[in-house]
Amino acid sequence: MSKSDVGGFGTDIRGLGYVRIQTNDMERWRRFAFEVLGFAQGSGPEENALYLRMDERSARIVVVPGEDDRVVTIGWEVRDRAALARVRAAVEAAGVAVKPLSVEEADLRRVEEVITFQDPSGATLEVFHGPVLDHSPVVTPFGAKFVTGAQGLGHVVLPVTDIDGTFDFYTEVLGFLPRGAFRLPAPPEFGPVRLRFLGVNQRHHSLALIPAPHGGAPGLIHLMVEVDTLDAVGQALDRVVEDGFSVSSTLGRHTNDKMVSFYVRAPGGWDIEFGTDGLLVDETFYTSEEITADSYWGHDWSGSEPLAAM
Ligand SMILES: Cc1ccc(O)c(O)c1CC[C@@H]1C(=O)CC[C@]2(C)C(=O)CC[C@@H]12
Ligand SMILES: [Fe+2]
Repeated sequence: MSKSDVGGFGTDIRGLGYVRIQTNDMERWRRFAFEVLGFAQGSGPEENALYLRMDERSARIVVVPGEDDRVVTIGWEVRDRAALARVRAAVEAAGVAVKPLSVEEADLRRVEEVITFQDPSGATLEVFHGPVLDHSPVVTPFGAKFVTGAQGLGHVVLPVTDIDGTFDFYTEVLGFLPRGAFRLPAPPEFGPVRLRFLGVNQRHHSLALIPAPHGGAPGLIHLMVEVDTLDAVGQALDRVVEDGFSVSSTLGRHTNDKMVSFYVRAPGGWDIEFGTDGLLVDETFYTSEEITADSYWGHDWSGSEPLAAM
């Protein structure tokens, strides 16, 4: 265990720090982010980018224009420079090439220092320390407050072709903690097919891996963000329906992280999960369990359009 392991989580990664997304429909994304979901307008150096603000960071989600719709990079936060050096050494020792980004590139991301590499499924990861804060008030258009802080900005669910190799990389190299699984319905000849959850802080999962036939665009199944009240979730769902965005899953409560959430199709063929009331894991007493239903109630996926990743 590293000396910065104050929380006893056994990993240098502290949370999901930022996500960068590319879209070919910036106007629809602008409307989705600010008029429907209710993110605050953030700021940043790229003129054409959308900066979605959730807290005292200038942006947690950055949306940039591009040819197709996909996730560009997933940013994982560490405590400090020493922790970043340890992560770099571990990744290199695993035989994965690490590229330190320049001071200019770190500035663009509003962080002090950042490295990049690919996970075994080909997702581009960045690990950084020293995010620059924006102390101006966080003014969300409908008054929602996002739950971030020590839990990071939420969770990402990635489609992976080699789930065992990818899971081993996140747990053994990056130090993510297994936080249980969900066995997906599959024909017996496939053997057990499991969706796996991984955590790095008190949020039940910051990452989940879903076995998918192929990787590629958009490289993301869903991104979960959490607000502090059920009313904020319900009001967001009302706006989603009113504005004609596609509800992928109705409201429901998950059995593992106890989150009450709905899923909405983002421009680009993946989902935003919008939830509240997530469990705070106490790692002292936690053991990794397998759930046999995704939800206690709700979460009807029957109206979902096919995921681009599947
Ligand atoms: C089971 C579960 C617990 C907590 C979560 O945050 C969460 O996203 C999920 C996954 C929900 C859902 C599922 O269980 C079956 C396979 C699904 C439909 C997907 O392909 C994406 C979401 C998945
Ligand atoms: Fe989720």
